Amino acid sequence: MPEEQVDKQVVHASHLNLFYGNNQALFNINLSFEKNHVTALIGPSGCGKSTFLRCLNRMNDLIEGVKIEGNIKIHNEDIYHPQTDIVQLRKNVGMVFQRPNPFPMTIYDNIAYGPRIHGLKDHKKLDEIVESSLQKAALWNEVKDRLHTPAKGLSGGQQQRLVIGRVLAVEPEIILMDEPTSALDPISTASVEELLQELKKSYTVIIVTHNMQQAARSSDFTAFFLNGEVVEYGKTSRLFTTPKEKRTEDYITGRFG
Ligand SMILES: Nc1ncnc2c1ncn2[C@@H]1O[C@H](COP(=O)(O)OP(=O)(O)OP(=O)(O)O)[C@@H](O)[C@H]1O
Repeated sequence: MPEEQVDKQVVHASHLNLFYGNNQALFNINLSFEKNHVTALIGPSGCGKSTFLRCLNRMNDLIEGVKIEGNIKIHNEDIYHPQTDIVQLRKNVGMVFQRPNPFPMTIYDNIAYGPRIHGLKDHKKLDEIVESSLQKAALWNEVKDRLHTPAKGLSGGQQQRLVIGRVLAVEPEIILMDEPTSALDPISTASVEELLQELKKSYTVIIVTHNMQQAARSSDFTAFFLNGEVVEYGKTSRLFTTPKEKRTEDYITGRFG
């Protein structure tokens, strides 16, 4: 077994190329992601990290002119197969964005939104889901007395944990995070990083970050992207201490990017 492979891999990208019209943004990406671990995607601006992340739940389908070659499998199922149920895929592969984006409704309704969309009407069940999702997102104690107040009244850090709770409410298996703390202050950032360590016990987490300390602190594996390619992938502890590639070393020591 290769050094880097320690557990069950749930997501496999093979020979993935992506084009925006005539511009190729991803070049032959081959990456697999370990269940119940955090993997960080790092690299300079514009190198394709977000584009790649969006491939994993087919968010790029929404962008006109995108062409994808190669394949992505989750549990051996090709997610680009014509018969893939995209609603189901996005339920299984949740996404958290850079700016917290709670819906303009109450805290309770933000969490209940997904389960309701999927047909759940039972009030008692919804109450349970709201509580357990907010517990898992480490927000319950802060909001349990004001569940029926607007979500927009929460601080930025609380809003981001609310959004994470909203993702958890539909019971995903994989959580994608695109720079989830870049709009947050250091204390809120620390609480989201702490939460990552809890989340990975139950979920597979893939996070794009510009913050090298965050990748080093919070992830088990790291993939270094440059100009649409993966230059190096490996255990975070190894990649940050003894990178195999000169370009990785230059990036993590701040020589470029
Ligand atoms: N919707 C789009 N249409 C056309 N080109 C795009 C689109 N989104 C991204 N690109 C291009 O694809 C390349 C990769 O961009 P991407 O946003 O994936 O990089 P990134 O590494 O996530 O950057 P950042 O760290 O700044 O978010 C860039 O050249 C970008 O201009």
